[in-house]
Amino acid sequence: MSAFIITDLEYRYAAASVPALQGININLAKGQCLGLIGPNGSGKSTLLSILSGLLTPTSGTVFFSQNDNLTLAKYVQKNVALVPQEYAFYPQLSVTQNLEYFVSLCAFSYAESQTRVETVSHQCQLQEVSNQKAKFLSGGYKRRLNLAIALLKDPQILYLDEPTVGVDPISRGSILSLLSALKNQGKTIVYTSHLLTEVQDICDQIVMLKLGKASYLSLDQGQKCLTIEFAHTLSVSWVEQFSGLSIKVECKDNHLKAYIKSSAELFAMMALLSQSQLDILNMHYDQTSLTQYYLNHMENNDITEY
Ligand SMILES: Nc1ncnc2c1ncn2[C@@H]1O[C@H](COP(=O)(O)OP(=O)(O)OP(=O)(O)O)[C@@H](O)[C@H]1O
Repeated sequence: MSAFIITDLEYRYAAASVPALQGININLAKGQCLGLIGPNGSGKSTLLSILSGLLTPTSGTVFFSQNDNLTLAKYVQKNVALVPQEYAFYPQLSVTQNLEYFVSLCAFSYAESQTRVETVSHQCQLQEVSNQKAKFLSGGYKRRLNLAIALLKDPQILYLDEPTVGVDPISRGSILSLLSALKNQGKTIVYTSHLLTEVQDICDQIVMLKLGKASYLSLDQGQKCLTIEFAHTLSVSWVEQFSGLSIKVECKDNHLKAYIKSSAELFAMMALLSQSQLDILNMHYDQTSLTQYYLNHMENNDITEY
C-alpha cells in the first residue's frame, strides 16, 4: 500500500523564471524510506514543504493514501512530523520539560502524554540526560531531542531534514538504528541528507533532484561496477574493442571502469580481458555506490532514469 503518491508535480515560486520543481512522480510504499538527495537549490526543501502542506503545487497532485477525507493540511497535522535541520526546542528548558511542553500540544489525555514522553525518551535514549538543560546537551543528544519531539505525536510519516549533521559516528549510528527500528514498525520516512553512504544504508528508494527535475533509483536494482587497475596505460586500439559491447566503459591511463548490468555482460568483459593478456594489478567488482551514481548523474546534463 502506498503512503503517498505524487503525480506530475510542478512548483513555481511567484516571479521565478523557471519552476523549482517539475515533472515529479513518486509513489512511496508505507513503511519504506525515501531518500531525497541533490545539490543546494535543487528543490529538496520545496518538495518537503509541499509534502507538509505548507506550499500548494502549481500543478499536479499529492495524494496521501490513508487520508480519511481530511484536507491535506489536516492530514499532515495529524499524521506527519517534520524533524527540521535547525534545533526546534527551548534551550533553557530541560529535556523532560521540552518533551512535556511539546506533548501538551498534541491531543492526548494526561496518561497518554506521560506514556508518549516515556516511550520517546526510551526510543531516543534520552533518559540519562532527562534533567539537563537542552542548551548544554552534546550535538548528538540535541539531534536526538529534535527527533524525540517529532515522535511525540506518534506520526505515521516522518520527514527528516539532514538529521545527523554535526553528530559523531556513534550517535549517528544510534540515530540510524532508531530510524531502521521505526521503519520496521511500519513508519514511512522521507530522508534528506548530503551523506550519501547514510542514504544508501537506510533508504529503499532514492530520488535525485537536479535543477528541480528528478531521476529515480531503486537500490536493489543497482548495477555493479568492475574496476581494474592495469600495470600499463591502455592503448586506444584496445579500448576501442569495447565499443562493440553495450557495456558502459570508462578508461583513463591504466584504469578501467565498467558498469555491469548482468552476469552475461560480466562474462563478455572477462572474455575480452583474458584475450588481452594485460597484467592486472588490482580488480574490484561491487555494487555501484550511491556516491558514484550521484557524481555520474550530476556531471551529465541529461536526466537519466536508472
Ligand atoms: N521563497 C522562494 N522564492 C523564490 N525562489 C525560491 C524560494 N525558495 C527557494 N527558491 C528557489 O527554488 C529552488 C529550490 O530551492 P530549495 O530550497 O527547495 O532547494 P534545496 O535543494 O532544498 O537547497 P538546500 O540544499 O540549499 O536546502 C532554488 O532555485 C531556490 O533559489
